[in-house]
Amino acid sequence: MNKIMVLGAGTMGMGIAQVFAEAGKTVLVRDIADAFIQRGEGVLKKNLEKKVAKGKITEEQKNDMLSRVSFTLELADAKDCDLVVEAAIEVLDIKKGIFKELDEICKPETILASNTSSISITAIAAATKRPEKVLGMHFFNPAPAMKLVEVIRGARTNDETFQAVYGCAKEIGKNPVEVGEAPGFVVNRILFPMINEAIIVLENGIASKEDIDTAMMYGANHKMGPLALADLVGLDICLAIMETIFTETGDSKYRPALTMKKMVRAGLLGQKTGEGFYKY
Ligand SMILES: CC(=O)CC(=O)SCCNC(=O)CCNC(=O)[C@H](O)C(C)(C)COP(=O)(O)OP(=O)(O)OC[C@H]1O[C@@H](n2cnc3c(N)ncnc32)[C@H](O)[C@@H]1OP(=O)(O)O
Ligand SMILES: NC(=O)C1=CN([C@@H]2O[C@H](COP(=O)(O)OP(=O)(O)OC[C@H]3O[C@@H](n4cnc5c(N)ncnc54)[C@H](O)[C@@H]3O)[C@@H](O)[C@H]2O)C=CC1
Repeated sequence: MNKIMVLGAGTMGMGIAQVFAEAGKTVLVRDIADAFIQRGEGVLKKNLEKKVAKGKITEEQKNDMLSRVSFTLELADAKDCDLVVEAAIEVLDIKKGIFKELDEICKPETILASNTSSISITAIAAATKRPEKVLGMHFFNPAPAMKLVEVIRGARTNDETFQAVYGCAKEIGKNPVEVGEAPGFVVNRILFPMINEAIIVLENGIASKEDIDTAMMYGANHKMGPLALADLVGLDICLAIMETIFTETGDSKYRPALTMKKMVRAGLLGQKTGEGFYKY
């Protein structure tokens, strides 16, 4: 797989584009407005410049990577891509609309992957006439630094598609794991109830946000505390994950914390909006 389209120039889309570019692939990033593309392109340049400054890559390698990443507003440009990785917003109907269009645009052999955090791959695939070529390729944030990719089979994903993406994840330097479809898959099913619980601990006045984060960093050896991690992921994504797990299982233990809902309504989404539990 040499030519990859990434849908969404947001937090994940740009990280995923960087990973593919670093692995020598040609990447086309699509977003829906020029402002998002400008922002995404700026983030990519800054990240690669940091790597040059740290001596991890040369100026020449940076320029080579940048020359292989281009941007477009047209979904129709997916027509000659071998793999599409969708990293648009975490809303089932939006994802279904995107996959339906992609199915009409892409060549028959193109694999359509979603980076969804929790949504059913089977439901997304059902919007296409090629459900056997649809699966989850779930990267973790920040994608260039995190080694895991969950490769998720929908009910109708075939083995050839699964093996191609599993192999591709290895080729780009990640550690893939095979995951069967379930709300939240593996990591998020375990991680987000923990983040949700941290928010409830804060709501209950048991400790301050700083002390909750310090407790989990030094008491459980986590790299970041759960509230800082929620800010990194985005409160809107955290809420979407908890709502999917809660709705799909019907189990009240997954009910999203009210504070999380309130913060999303107020636009306090974390790092991407400049304020969440902390200010940025
Ligand atoms: C929501 C979902 O569906 C699933 C998810 O993603 S859940 C969230 C999963 N992510 C986590 O749990 C992240 C936990 N935090 C961490 O691992 C670390 O704190 C961190 C990687 C974010 C930062 O690590 P750190 O050691 O404190 O900082 P730093 O030394 O600056 O960064 C380490 C590396 O990550 C890279 N990095 C950090 N932030 C980055 C970013 N936003 N974009 C690209 N690369 C980044 C750095 O460039 C650095 O790379 P090198 O080793 O090549 O120099
Ligand atoms: N934030 C995180 O930590 C992680 C998020 N994810 C998943 O990745 C996806 C993207 O999340 P983020 O990057 O955090 O969101 P984000 O909000 O940072 O970026 C989403 C981008 O998609 C664009 N977009 C919206 N509709 C589009 C369309 N039809 N075509 C192309 N682009 C479109 C938006 O304009 C925006 O730039 C979601 O499904 C999320 O659940 C997965 C792993 C980690």
